[in-house]
Formats: sequence, C-alpha cells, structure tokens
Amino acid sequence: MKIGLFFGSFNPIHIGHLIIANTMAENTDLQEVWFVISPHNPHKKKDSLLHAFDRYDMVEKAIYDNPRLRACDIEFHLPQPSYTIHTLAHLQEKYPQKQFALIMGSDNLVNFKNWKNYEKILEYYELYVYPRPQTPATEFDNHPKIKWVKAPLMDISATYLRECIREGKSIRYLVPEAVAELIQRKKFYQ
Ligand SMILES: Nc1ncnc2c1ncn2[C@@H]1O[C@H](COP(=O)(O)OP(=O)(O)OP(=O)(O)O)[C@@H](O)[C@H]1O
Ligand SMILES: O=C(O)c1ccc[n+]([C@@H]2O[C@H](COP(=O)([O-])O)[C@@H](O)[C@H]2O)c1
Repeated sequence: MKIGLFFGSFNPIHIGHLIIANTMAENTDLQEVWFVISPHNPHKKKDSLLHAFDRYDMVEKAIYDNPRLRACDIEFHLPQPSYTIHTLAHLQEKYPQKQFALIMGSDNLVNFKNWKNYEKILEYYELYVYPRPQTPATEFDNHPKIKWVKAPLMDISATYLRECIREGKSIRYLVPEAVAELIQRKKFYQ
C-alpha cells in the first residue's frame, strides 16, 4: 500500500490542506494520505503555535468522514525539531510493509535544498508535488522521483485564519464546521 505523507503544522488545518489531501488520495496511486502533525517545524518560530495535541484534534475532526485520510502523531514521540528524514525512518521501521511518499507544494521544493539530508529523502522516496503560484523553477523540477499533480488551490493560510480569529472575523467555509466549533469552544487563537 502506498501512502502519501502531508507534513505540516496544521495550526489550524484548513480547506486548502484538505483539498490537496483529498485530490492526492482520489486522483493518484496513493491509497491513503496521512497528515503528519509536526510539533515543531525546524524552519518556523514557535509563536502562536497551539499545542500539538490540540492541532491533532482539529485534524481528526476535519477528516472523520473520509476513510482515506488519517492523522499521524508519530512526531510527538520523536526529538524536536521534527526533521522529515528522521520521521520517515521511524515510520518505515514501524510500518515495514508500507511504501511512503511525500506530498508537498512547489513552494516547499524551493526550500528543499535546506532540508536535512534532502538527497537521502530523494534517494528513497517519491515526492508528489502540486504547483503553487509564483514559485520559481528549481533544480528538482525534472527529478525522476518528483511527480507533478495538478490540484485546485485555495489562496488561504493558517496565518490568515489566526488573524481572522484574533480580529473576530468569520472563518466559516474556510475550515470544516466541526473544526470551527472546536476553535470557538476552546477559544483557540483569540
Ligand atoms: N492554501 C494552501 N493550499 C495548498 N497548500 C497549502 C496551503 N496552505 C498551506 N499549504 C501547504 O500545506 C503544508 C502544511 O501547511 P502548514 O500548516 O505548515 O502551513 P500554512 O497553512 O501555510 O500555515 P502558516 O500560515 O501557519 O505558516 C505546507 O507544505 C504548506 O505549503
Ligand atoms: O526536515 C527538514 O529539514 C524540514 C525543513 C522544513 C520543513 N520540513 C517539513 O515540512 C513541513 C511543511 O513545512 P512548511 O514550512 O511549509 O509548513 C513541516 O511541518 C516539516 O515537517 C522539514
């Protein structure tokens, strides 16, 4: 079974993420997509980062009715910051029968050279990359391990959502209803 891993902070998960994950699960040979929630992205500051358990809960709420999407907490038990190469090694050890691939936007490909042991990642894993606007060409664009997958895009980010919440603006339709309800009930990001 081939599984696509979609890494991120998901602070919070939003429909931009969900559209990508569902497109990958439905339109490629990936049977499942796992949201790998990073407690701490090695390239991001920890400001306004909700606890990883709360971000995991929101992912679970967002995907509860889609059997091909799963939330993955493996990085919660690994040393921080979460380097993808370490996470991949642990996943492969835990699930030796499964074949893993990475899912990322073309914006991530631009920074990919700065990821820890990126050559090793490319040696062992395929990258399913969806084009994002205004991202420059990279040396990886024609790499044999890279599969380009066109996906519908929503021009939103978790940063934008957090701003809306802080300013008391509506986030309706930008996150699933169950996620909006949890954010409101727990007073996240206020
Ligand atoms: N609107 C979007 N459409 C497609 N991909 C997205 C979108 N927003 C984020 N992504 C991608 O999803 C992955 C996980 O996103 P993550 O939660 O870390 O970022 P984010 O939503 O941009 O958050 P923040 O604004 O806090 O940086 C990243 O690879 C990111 O590039
Ligand atoms: O392993 C690395 O060196 C590395 C560096 C930057 C990002 N990542 C992974 O990529 C994920 C998405 O990154 P970002 O910055 O687009 O949110 C992040 O959550 C990490 O799992 C990994």
